[in-house]
Amino acid sequence: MTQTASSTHAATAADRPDPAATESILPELRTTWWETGMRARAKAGLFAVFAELPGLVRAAVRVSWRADRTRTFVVAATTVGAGLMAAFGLLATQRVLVELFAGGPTADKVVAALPALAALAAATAVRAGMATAMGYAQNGLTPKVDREVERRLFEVTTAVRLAAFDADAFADDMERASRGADSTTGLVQSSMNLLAGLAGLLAVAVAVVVIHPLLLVALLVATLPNAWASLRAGHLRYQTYAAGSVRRRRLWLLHRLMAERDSAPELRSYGLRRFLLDQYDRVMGVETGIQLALARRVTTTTTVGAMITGVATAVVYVLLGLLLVDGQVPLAAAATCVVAVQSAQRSLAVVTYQVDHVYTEGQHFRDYTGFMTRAAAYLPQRPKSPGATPDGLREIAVDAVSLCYPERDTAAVDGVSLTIRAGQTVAFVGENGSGKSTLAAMIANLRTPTTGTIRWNGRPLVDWDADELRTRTAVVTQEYHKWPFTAATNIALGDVGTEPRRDRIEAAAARAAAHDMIRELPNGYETLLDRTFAGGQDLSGGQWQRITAARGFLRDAELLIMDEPSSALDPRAEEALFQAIRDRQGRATTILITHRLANVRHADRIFVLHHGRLVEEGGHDDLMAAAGRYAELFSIQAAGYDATAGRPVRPADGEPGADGVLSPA
Ligand SMILES: Nc1ncnc2c1ncn2[C@@H]1O[C@H](COP(=O)(O)OP(=O)(O)OP(=O)(O)O)[C@@H](O)[C@H]1O
Repeated sequence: MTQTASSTHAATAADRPDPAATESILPELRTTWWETGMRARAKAGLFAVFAELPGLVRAAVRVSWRADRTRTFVVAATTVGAGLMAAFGLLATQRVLVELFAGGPTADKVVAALPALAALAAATAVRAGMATAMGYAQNGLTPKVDREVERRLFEVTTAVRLAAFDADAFADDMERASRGADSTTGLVQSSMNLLAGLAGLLAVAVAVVVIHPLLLVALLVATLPNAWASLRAGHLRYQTYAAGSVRRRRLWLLHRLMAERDSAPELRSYGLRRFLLDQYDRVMGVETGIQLALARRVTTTTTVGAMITGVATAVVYVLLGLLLVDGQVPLAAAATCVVAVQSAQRSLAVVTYQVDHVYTEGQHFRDYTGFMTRAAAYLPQRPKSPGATPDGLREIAVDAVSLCYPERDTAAVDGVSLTIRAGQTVAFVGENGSGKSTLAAMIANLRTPTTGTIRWNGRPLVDWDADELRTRTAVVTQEYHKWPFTAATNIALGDVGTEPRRDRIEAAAARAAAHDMIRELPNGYETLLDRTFAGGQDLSGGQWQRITAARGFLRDAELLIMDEPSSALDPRAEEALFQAIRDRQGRATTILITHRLANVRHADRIFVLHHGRLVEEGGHDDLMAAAGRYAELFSIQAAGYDATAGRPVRPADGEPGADGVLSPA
């Protein structure tokens, strides 16, 4: 009862946080000048944007053509054919009316109208047949085109360098590109419908001109305001959409945070329900406001268009009446003209609707093509000559390497030079944020240094074949991903290039102390590690870390980089893992990043980073004797294992190191 009361309470307006406070939490949700649209429209005017459309339509048709030539041709031919048949039908209708309004006996008039009636029936039948063929071809074409564009998008998103994900608004662009990918078929189809509509419109225009040229002007006056209003409304809608990317992603995140399993425990333990609902209300408040403003502007625009059209249509009919009274137009022609005006308005409504579609879908498709162009700049550079196949690792040389992340004032890694020889186990040590993972990512060829060079056997990494380098390197990252596959597949992902043999998978699991744990799962190695599927299981943090380490061991790579592989392991698993790492010593090369300094004592060389700079290097004993930063960190940690230990070493004070006394081993 109390709980119900409190949950009801949670939703009351009185509880909502001060908007200004929320604004400070989510400044990106403020309605910015971009969203008010004024400058945005100035930047991308309606007509300027139209200039791009032919190019976009061509690009979309090319995609469709690549996906399925036959179907693309059938859709194009039947759409335009159906449009022509509609125009032909209209001309036949006129002919029928002319015959029926002519003088003479009714029977003769009907007989005279029969050929035109037959033509009308044939045009209608052919049009219906074409529409059926078009629908059939279209149904087969849509999934093929969707697949073509979406696959290309994923080919790019999975290939771009990691730096792309740090680039400004890259994720927003990607979100809009996914929507844009869905627009390809829409763009192709509406472009063809537009062609068909234009054919119909042309037929009406010809029919009207034949009656009286002045009527064509009147017809344009009666139809253009609506066309303008419709295009303008489409433009407004697209701009609102384009400006709402951050908000949509934020909403999507909130949906996930409030509904998904991963966030459920923390949401409850910190009582985040109200906080998140408030965030949701805040985002939706902004969204609703923007949609209402849009609806107001769209309604105003279309109403003005409709009013002008109404007045202009009345003027056309008055003009027609005057011509009729004046004897300049016979009655049959006047009747045909009324039909033609109505047909023209219908045709123009179709054309306008299709232009609006082409425009809107074109804008979305432009997001897709724009993103693909932007992302292409982040694709790994192809070496001028084909990369050489690296020979067995002898030495990695890091030479004056720095990396500065975008929007950061200081370098994450700053002028680091070091050498790692084959067979060595080296450790990168330092406080949080000192640049260890960044340096390791550059050595693993996952990130490119801003300045400086990393060499594999004396040759810069860029000169080697990147795929070959990757197969010789295994990386266990600190922020590992829980892949939603079986335990066996989770380990096999460490070497997707080869047959996932069970004995190799089990051997790798054993080295990471994961074998027994996996065997105890309900389906052993075939247990699906995703609780969101029926029969799926989840693991503890330490159990996941064992699986991740097993993935790294699977290939027994020449170079293994392990970034914080034991942060969640129990002492026994940790010891087993480090034993497996020690087993590589002298045989293969390992870079180890860990804050558990007891585990780096055996390293051949320890590199100490501080604020991105390499401040110390050497073996454990040398570094302890030097009583520098490493000795300080080691002693602080060791003190926790020995209650009798003295205060930690403080090199600044010039106090001696505590090695030996405080050893946690
Ligand atoms: N993608 C990124 N974009 C911007 N800055 C980043 C990014 N990744 C890391 N940084 C910054 O670079 C610096 C070095 O980070 P790095 O992850 O290399 O440190 P670390 O020594 O591995 O830290 P830890 O011990 O906490 O794992 C930090 O100041 C961090 O905030």
